Amino acid sequence: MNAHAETREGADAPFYLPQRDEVAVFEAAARNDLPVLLKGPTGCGKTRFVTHMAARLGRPLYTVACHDDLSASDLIGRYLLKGGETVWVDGPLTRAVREGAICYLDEVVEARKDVTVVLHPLTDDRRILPIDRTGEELEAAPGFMLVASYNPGYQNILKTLKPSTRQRFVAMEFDFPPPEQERAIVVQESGIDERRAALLVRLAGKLRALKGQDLEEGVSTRLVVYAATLVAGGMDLNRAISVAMIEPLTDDADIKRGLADLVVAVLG
Ligand SMILES: Nc1ncnc2c1ncn2[C@@H]1O[C@H](COP(=O)(O)OP(=O)(O)OP(=O)(O)O)[C@@H](O)[C@H]1O
Repeated sequence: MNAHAETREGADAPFYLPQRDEVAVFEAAARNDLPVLLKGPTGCGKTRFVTHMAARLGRPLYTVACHDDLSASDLIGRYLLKGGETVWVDGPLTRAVREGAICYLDEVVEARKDVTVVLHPLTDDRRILPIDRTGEELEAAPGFMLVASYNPGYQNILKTLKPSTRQRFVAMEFDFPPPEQERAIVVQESGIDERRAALLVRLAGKLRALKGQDLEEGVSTRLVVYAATLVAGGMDLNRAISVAMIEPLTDDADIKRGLADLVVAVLG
């Protein structure tokens, strides 16, 4: 089970550079007990945003990376054998409901269908979590908030949320930051100089223009930060671009050659 909890109360909020009014929208949703859905490509800042907001609001955060094996019990909890006794162990969603925390379901479309059913009574004004196994019906503690994200891109054409699920969330669309902001993020995250950050960001823009033709998904801000981190640590610029911004995008030798040509054109 791929879940971890972090209690961030009192902790400094991690760096997040806002793109639009997402901070205000999230705060308004939090004030009014509304669940939030973040849509956008991989590595564009959704998780960082949620971590930042949890710290800002002083609420603990439970993050669950959803996958196609994730079941309702992984979220809610299960009976486990401990020292010869059977004990109930809360899952991350139940813990968040009890503690008034934020529960963040990353890539929620990957989760099995029985998971979305669990979310329904939690995401309307009932705010309850029925736990069939224990017979409990938990009322969400003040502060509980459900946040989910998904990537509506190419590979998810067949995987999407049912209207009855998606129409329970306030939703915001995220995308890669505009060049100037992405440069600031890359500098901040990696410690690289402005000039080379600008170069990497310009290259990322060119690579993103190939999305849909040659590439399934444009290069993420995460990968640009990786490349910059390697360069800041002393790696040759071309090598860092190759391992962090080209190889992760495709396995196709022809496409890779095309991308390498693009790099030469951008770097001059
Ligand atoms: N607005 C931003 N402010 C600060 N850092 C950002 C921002 N956008 C992107 N980043 C950087 O990009 C990295 C990847 O972002 P993040 O992990 O939030 O992606 P994501 O959208 O949640 O991706 P996934 O859907 O794959 O989980 C972050 O670790 C951070 O370095």
